[in-house]
Amino acid sequence: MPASLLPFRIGHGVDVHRFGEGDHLMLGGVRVPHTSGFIAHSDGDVVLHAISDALLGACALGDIGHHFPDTDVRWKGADSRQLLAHVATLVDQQGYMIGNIDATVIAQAPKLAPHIAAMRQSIADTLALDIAQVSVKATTSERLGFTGREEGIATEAAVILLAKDTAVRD
Ligand SMILES: Nc1ccn([C@@H]2O[C@H](COP(=O)(O)O)[C@@H](O)[C@H]2O)c(=O)n1
Ligand SMILES: C[C@@]1(CO)OP(=O)(O)OP(=O)(O)OC[C@H]1O
Repeated sequence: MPASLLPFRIGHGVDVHRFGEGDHLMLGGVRVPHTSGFIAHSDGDVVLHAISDALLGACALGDIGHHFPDTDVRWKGADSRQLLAHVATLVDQQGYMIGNIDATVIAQAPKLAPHIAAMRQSIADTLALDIAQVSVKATTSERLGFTGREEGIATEAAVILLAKDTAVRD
């Protein structure tokens, strides 16, 4: 079957950012107070970067480093919601709509539970989805590894895309 006819496409993305100076983190488009910031070319939003990579991966369109090189001053300090929104237009141009997203943030700190609902809503708003299509979860790594040592945060994301011309509409 030609790729253009695939009824579903699955994508997976991973991103990591190291902590540096600062007093907040951008996670899922939400400002989360913290004792560190992220070292990054953009705002360092690992959640939105992992989701962007999952969407690009589902379409076999490369990764965000390819679309938004960290050598390009246009992305210096960029709001990652802007990058994610652009990725969504690429998905649309490929003939697909987003079915659902599931992201897991791996962070020893800060405590993310109070921010999860706002992250889901922010992602849904950026992608014009219903919040029920967007899952964000958090886990520690039980103090193991670089996340456990609080050197940074990682996120993994999975997405499924549905071909627009075969999607069931009500
Ligand atoms: N940064 C984090 C990490 C985890 N949580 C929540 O704590 C619960 C227990 O986490 P485990 O590492 O033991 O799986 C879990 O419900 C997480 O949602 C958090 O809020 N912030
Ligand atoms: C988002 C981009 C672009 O500003 O930079 P960073 O914020 O450093 O993020 P990363 O996930 O390392 O790679 C993608 C980049 O090119």
